[in-house]
Amino acid sequence: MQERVNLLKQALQDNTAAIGLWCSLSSALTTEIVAGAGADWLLIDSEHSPNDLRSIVAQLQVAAAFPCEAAVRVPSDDPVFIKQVMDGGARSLMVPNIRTADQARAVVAAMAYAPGGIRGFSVGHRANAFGRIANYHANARAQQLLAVQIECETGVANAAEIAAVPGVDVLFVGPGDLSTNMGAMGSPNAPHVQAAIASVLAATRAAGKAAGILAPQRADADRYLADGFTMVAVGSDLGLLARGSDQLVAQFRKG
Ligand SMILES: O=C(O)C(=O)C[C@H](O)[C@@H](O)CO
Repeated sequence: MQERVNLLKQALQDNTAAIGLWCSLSSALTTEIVAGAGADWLLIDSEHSPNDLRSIVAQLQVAAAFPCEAAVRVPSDDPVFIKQVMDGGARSLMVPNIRTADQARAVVAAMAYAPGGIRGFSVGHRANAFGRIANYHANARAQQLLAVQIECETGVANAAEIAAVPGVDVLFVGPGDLSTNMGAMGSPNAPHVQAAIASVLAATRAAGKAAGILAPQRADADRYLADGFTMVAVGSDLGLLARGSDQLVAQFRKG
């Protein structure tokens, strides 16, 4: 048995835009609905959503039926949780608020087996189809993708060094945190935040890596894609349900 090709990684290496959807509702049912929408990737969020290891694995299981790469955002750079999520079958990870190249190198090491990494070895787990994927441990790196989030001024200043770290595939801007940390809470379109975002994009592209961002407003997403961001999240299950239910009820409250 062969490991599935990581189509998100392949698209980004080919400089092809990959559209994604954020899954915040922590439900296998809603993630199954999102996975069937035809997006290139989805993100199971365990930084700001009430997910635990079991709910993450349940969502990875339902997403596996679709040609949509299911990435997991871990809550922090903790190597223990990274190991558990990877054993559970996640091979595309997003890690919040990476500030330095050393921190990025530590995350890369957490994802890799020795030599070169520190990921604990287990013979059989969901990631290797319970021992059915031949040579999984030797080849695991090939299908892994690491997106590190740039969410503060230190990360922006170090973007070129972070992008140069082998094993880092994507610098993914967190516009909410970045704008907040730059004194413009909730306003990522503030000129000084946009300048920071543009500098992250330039540093990332110069290193030959992919740049990503969350852009739930259509105009923002279109602009970022035109600028050269290729891993772009264009909405979330939570946002779709909240705005959709608001609009539906509002139709019946008018006049
Ligand atoms: O800083 C950001 O923006 C992000 O990283 C995304 C947020 O965590 C959030 O909007 C996801 O629901």
